[in-house]
Amino acid sequence: MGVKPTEEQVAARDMFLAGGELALVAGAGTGKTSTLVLMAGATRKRGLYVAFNKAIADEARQRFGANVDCRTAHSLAHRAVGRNYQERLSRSARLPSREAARLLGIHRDLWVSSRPISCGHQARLVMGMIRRFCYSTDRQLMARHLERVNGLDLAAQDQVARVLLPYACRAWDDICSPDGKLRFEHDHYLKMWALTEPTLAADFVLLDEAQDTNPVLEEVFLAQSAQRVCVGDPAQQIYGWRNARDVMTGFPADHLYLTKSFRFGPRIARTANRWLRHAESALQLTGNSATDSRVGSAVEVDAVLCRGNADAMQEVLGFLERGVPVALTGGGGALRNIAQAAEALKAGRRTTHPELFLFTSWADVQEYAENDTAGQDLKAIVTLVDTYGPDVIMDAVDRLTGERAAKVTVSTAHKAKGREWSRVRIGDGFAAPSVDDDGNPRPLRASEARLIYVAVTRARHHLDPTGITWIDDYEKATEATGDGTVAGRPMIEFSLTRQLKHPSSPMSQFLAQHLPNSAAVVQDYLRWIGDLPRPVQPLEVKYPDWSALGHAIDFRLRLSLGSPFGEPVNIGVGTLGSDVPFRGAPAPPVRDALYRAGSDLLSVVDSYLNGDDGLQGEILARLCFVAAYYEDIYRTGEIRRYSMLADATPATTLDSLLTAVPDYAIEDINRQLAIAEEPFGPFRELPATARICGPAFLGSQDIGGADADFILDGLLLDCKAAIQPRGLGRDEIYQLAGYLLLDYDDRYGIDRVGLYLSRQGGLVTWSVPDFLRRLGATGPVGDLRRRLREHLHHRRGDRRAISP
Ligand SMILES: Nc1ncnc2c1ncn2[C@@H]1O[C@H](COP(=O)(O)OP(=O)(O)OP(=O)(O)O)[C@@H](O)[C@H]1O
Repeated sequence: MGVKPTEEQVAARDMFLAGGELALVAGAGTGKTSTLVLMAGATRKRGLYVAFNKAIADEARQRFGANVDCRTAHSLAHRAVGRNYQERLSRSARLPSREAARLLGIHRDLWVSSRPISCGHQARLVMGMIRRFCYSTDRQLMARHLERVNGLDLAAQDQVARVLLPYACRAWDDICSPDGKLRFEHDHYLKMWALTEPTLAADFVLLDEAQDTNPVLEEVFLAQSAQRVCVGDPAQQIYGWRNARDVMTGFPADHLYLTKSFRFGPRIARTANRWLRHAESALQLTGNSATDSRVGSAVEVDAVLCRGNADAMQEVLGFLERGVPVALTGGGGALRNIAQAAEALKAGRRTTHPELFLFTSWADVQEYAENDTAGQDLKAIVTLVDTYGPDVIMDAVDRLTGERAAKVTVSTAHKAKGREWSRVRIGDGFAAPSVDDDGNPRPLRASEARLIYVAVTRARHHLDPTGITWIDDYEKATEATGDGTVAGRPMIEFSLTRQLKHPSSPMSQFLAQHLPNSAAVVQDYLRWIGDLPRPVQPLEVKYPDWSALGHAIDFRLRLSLGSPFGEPVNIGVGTLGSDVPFRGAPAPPVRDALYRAGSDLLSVVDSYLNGDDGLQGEILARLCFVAAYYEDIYRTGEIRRYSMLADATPATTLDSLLTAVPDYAIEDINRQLAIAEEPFGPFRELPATARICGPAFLGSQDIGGADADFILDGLLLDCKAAIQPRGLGRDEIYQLAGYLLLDYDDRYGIDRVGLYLSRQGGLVTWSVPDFLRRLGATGPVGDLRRRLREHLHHRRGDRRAISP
């Protein structure tokens, strides 16, 4: 390193030399590669640097010493596995999809919702399933690997997925065979390599851009016994692309920070920091005082960064009108394809565009986009075409200039990642959050703030923030509600889990202050779940109702312990029997029918628990699944669009609801119950008084409720039906801590706390003293309970004092 390393860079090197694993959080422009070179240059051990792409690996090779092998994940996989397929790779010209269909044995159009999917398109969807499988850590192909098919409702997509799954399995067999015939891609051997659970030949492994890691690589990296270092910037995670995942945040090791940016001066750093705060990042950057940087409107810029294609097109048209040579990052090919497809549909012709092939007219696309909740990409396409028209778009694309010759480059923020320009303007497409019924701004989403953080940190000397000046008003408005309310509602009235989503809520503040070390427990938990078996999960359904399944298994476990469903279900049923208005409330006759069905449900469960009725496992699973939708009314205050109760009629009965429970749900609940047999067996032996389901705490009434799952002989247990238990963390740990402390009067004698992972059959527990010690508790449990009670009473008093 030619320059003097900063203290943070030296600290990273020293920790590395001491043999520690670490997550190096490196803000934009903070000299990430220089730091890795500094670390690796201080040892003679053999290292492996895993780069994001080939260009970065090639450049790194010039900078690292001879002890470090610089590779991409694909090149590692190629050396190990891919070269056996070299012959297939090199002759892997695009295989026409009709030919792929023939090889797969797809001979007939598939009709769904009165639309035909041709053999060629079916083959394309099958190869798409393979692609999604290859970007996952799944061990087998499943229905949900089918990508979204625009133009079909959820049930129809499910049907397509079911039909195509066997073909996808056949396709994967072909791909894995050395003399297979289907197109062979680089991601295929990457997946095959990962399935061999490889050991990387190195004493230490440096994983770059770890905030955006392919899940396949993540799994390989995490399984290594070599010293592991991951580096990147979680605040720059903006791609859900290829299921990319953030390895850094939950990485069980010390986290060190690089905060001095060499790219820009203090003014741009200040703007970046503002967005980092909204992105919920703890990172704050210091600018380089040697670099002059300005923030303010600029007459001329080198780049304009936009939110999406539609506002990028508006910028391009503006420059063309003024005769300024303009480039678009990534070129105009994708826009041209959209415009051509739209033109065809408008003229009543079909198109082969992968997002639009099922539609027969442009009006059809517009209607689908309008009524569809998940199709954000499709909405963006419709806005673009409807705003400018296909002709204008194609004409603009024809008049684009290459980046070298252009005077200005227009880019989406996504495509600007990893790049920098001297003068950057932020375009108008980044809209301020909308306001709610009371005129309060809805919260700015952290993912949106991350995108804007990436955009503003592309500027070296001059940042023109014209498109995002609304942040001033937003901050003023949210400061005004910084008195402990969200959208006019005091946060103290939120339930425990909802409070934990807001760092400034009374529960979050108390826990952060008195049990500051949640990361230590999370790390302990992550270490522990490393050896769990793969999750039980529905394989043949594209859109399982995860929320209902999660609650249903909780209910099923309660029944197995001899307990009823609990208050929230009763309240859900009671709400239907009342006149209280709520969102999605059905017409009175339907409401009556649902109320009767719900009351019957509760009576059936009561007689079962009294031993009057010996119900079979299948019926019990159905009852639990239906109960989950009644409980959902209590949790959300509405009947949601996808609730099975939303389809009710005046003729609905408990029997008709039970019959409508899908087979996959019964199977899933029963499989989870089967793996709970061993861990839950001992709990069933406990005397009834030691088995408490759905306990209510004295402190629950000081907030808007806190519904724990179980207390079993002093063990407070929360049941989680997560597929990816790595996704659990601080909130779940604080949830346990919250329940523990809300038991003000020690009514339940809680002496252990834990999580039960129902899809893996895993039970992780801590004794209360150990749990509190790891959390860095500021006092013994009795003391904390007393202080929490005072804190909540004080906050309630504050509310009363300011309420009229
Ligand atoms: N301690 C330092 N003092 C002065 N300049 C430094 C220091 N560390 C790094 N730099 C400079 O910062 C610039 C970026 O460094 P580097 O190439 O290591 O970053 P990178 O890996 O491209 O990623 P990023 O810039 O996003 O952190 C380079 O010009 C480098 O010389």
